[in-house]
Amino acid sequence: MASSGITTIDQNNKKVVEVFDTEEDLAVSLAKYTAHLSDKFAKERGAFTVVVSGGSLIKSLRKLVEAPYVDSIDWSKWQVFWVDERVVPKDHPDSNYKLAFDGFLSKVPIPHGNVYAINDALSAEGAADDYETCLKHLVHTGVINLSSLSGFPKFDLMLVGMGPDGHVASLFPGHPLLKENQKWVTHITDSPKPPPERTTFTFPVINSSAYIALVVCGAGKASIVQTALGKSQNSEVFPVQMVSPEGELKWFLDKDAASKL
Ligand SMILES: O=C1O[C@H](COP(=O)(O)O)[C@@H](O)[C@H](O)[C@H]1O
Repeated sequence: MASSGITTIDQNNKKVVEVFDTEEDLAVSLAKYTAHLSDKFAKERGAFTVVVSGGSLIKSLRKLVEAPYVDSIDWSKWQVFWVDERVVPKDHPDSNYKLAFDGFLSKVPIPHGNVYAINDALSAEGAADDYETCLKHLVHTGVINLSSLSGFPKFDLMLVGMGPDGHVASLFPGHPLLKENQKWVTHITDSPKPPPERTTFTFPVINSSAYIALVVCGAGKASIVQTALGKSQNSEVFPVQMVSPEGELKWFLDKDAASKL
C-alpha cells in the first residue's frame, strides 16, 4: 500500500485508509467527507455533533470555510466539542479552543451556544468534571446520542489528529489514563507534551463514535502509522491503535505519513 491515491477497506467496511498525494488533496477530501456527514446527520436527527482535536488537524479543515462548503453546510445544526483541551485561558496560544476559533469557527455561522469549550476558570479536574456534566445534560436533552452498546455518548463525527508519539486526544503512550473505563471526560496534570494540564475524552467515549476521521500528515509520523497499519514488528501498543469506533474509522494520510506502508 505504499503508493498514493490508494484506498484500502477492511472486511467489514469499518476501517478505511486513504492516502493522498498532498496535504492539499487530503484537506479537499476531508471537507467533502465532513460536509456529507453534516448533511446526513442534519437530515436524520436534526443535529450534527462534531468533536475536534487541536494540533495540525485544524489547518486540514480549512476547505470547509471556503466555497462550496461554507455556503452549502447547514451550520445551525452543528454542535461542536473538543476531544481534548489544554487547561489555559481561551485566549492563550496553547488553547485548542483558540486554535479552532481562529482557524475555523470564527469563519462559519455556528450559533455561539452550540460551541462547547471547557470552563477555563476551573482546575483541570474541575474542568473535566464540568465538561462531563455538560455532556450528560446534552445526552439527556437528546442533542448527543447515547450508545446502546456501550452506554457512553455517541458523537456523530470525531475529527482527530495523532501526535508523533502515537497519542490521540490527550491520551499518551503508557499513561494510566489509557485504561480509564468509567469517566466520560478526565484530566491529566503530567502531560509529556506541554502544557501539562489538560482535559480529555476517554477511550470508551472516543470508541462509541459513529464516525472517526483520523488525520495524519508528515514523515515524522510515518513510523507510528507503520506500526498501526503496516507490518511493523513493534510490540508496544500506541494509543492510536486503541481507536476502534462502533461505527466507521477513516484514516486520512498524506504520502509522507504513509511512506513506510
Ligand atoms: O497536544 C495535542 O497534540 C495532538 C497532535 O497534534 P499534531 O499537531 O501533532 O497534529 C492533537 O491531536 C491534540 O488535540 C493536542 O492537544
